[in-house]
Order: sequence, then structure tokens, then C-alpha cells
Amino acid sequence: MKIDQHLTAPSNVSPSLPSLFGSNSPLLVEDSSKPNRGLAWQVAPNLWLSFRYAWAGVRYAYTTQRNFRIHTVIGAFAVSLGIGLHVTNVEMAVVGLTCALVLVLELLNTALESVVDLTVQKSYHELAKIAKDCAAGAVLISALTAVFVASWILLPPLLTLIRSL
Ligand SMILES: Nc1ncnc2c1ncn2[C@@H]1O[C@H](COP(=O)(O)OP(=O)(O)OP(=O)(O)O)[C@@H](O)[C@H]1O
Repeated sequence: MKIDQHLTAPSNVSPSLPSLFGSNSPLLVEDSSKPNRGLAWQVAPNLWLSFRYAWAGVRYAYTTQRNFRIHTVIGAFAVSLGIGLHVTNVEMAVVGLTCALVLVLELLNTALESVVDLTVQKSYHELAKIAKDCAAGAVLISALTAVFVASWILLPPLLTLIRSL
């Protein structure tokens, strides 16, 4: 099945948008097995460059986002503590996955902020507010979950160790 069969403009679409769906649309591809990236400025030509771009995203978040740096340091500390306290493998996996979840959501929050800013620029828009607030809320919930997991898994052996000193 050709992918352009699904690319008919909805009836309520803005008059400027049908060019995206017309016969010369960059969204149309002949072979539906290939990714439809007609609007991309550039597509990474190989796996190595894909990794480099991904690492550039992590570096960007680390250098520009204070919260990402704070969560990286806390996450590294929690993982080190888990190793030092000899928690079980499953507990270590839960601690590691929870720390990763916070960082992943921080990255998605940063990406979404950029897309929103690109779209609305410096103007106020209620939908931009909803998008940013919800993305920030996702980070908040993951961070609270991380605090809960740390209290549940790391705190008891840490207190036992402190009492035994
Ligand atoms: N264009 C906009 N229109 C409406 N509200 C906006 C807009 N840009 C930002 N806001 C509001 O300001 C808040 C802060 O915006 P910002 O871009 O700093 O996001 P943030 O999640 O606080 O950033 P960070 O994750 O870096 O702390 C948003 O959560 C949103 O409520």
C-alpha cells in the first residue's frame, strides 16, 4: 500500500497547508517501507553520525539545563550508593532505571521546549503553556518517584550502616 493514500488533507485544514498534501508534497514517498522524511533538513547518513547527534543532544541538555545537571549528579550519587551498599541486582536495576527515567524525561522536556519556542517564538499561547507545563509535570513526577524509590531501597541499608559505625 502506498503511504500517500493516507495523506489527504482534512476538511478543516488551513488554506496554506494543502501544499503539504498535494502531488508535489515532500511528505509523499514512493516506497512505504522507507521512512517518510521529506521535510527533514538533513537525515543522519550513518549510525555513527546518529550517535554523534544524539550525544550532542545530551551535551546540550547538560550544559544549558541546570535541572539536568542536578539530576545527573543525584543519579550518579544514587547509583554509587547502591553499589556501595551492596543492594541486590533487582534493586540496583530499579534504582538505575528510575535515574535514567528522570534524565530521559528531562531530555524530552528540553526538546519539547525548543519545539514550542520554535513554533510560537516570543508570543504567549495557551497551548504552548499547556505543552510546557505538562512536560515539566512529567519530569516532576519522575523525580518524586525517584525520591520514593531511593527512600525505599537505599535509605534502610544506609541507616543500618550509619547505626553500625
Ligand atoms: N510561549 C509561551 N506561552 C505561554 N506560556 C509560556 C510560554 N513559554 C513559557 N511559558 C510558561 O513559562 C513556564 C516556564 O517556561 P520555560 O520555557 O522556562 O519552561 P521550564 O519548563 O520552566 O524550563 P526549565 O525546564 O528549563 O526549567 C512554562 O512552564 C509555561 O507555563
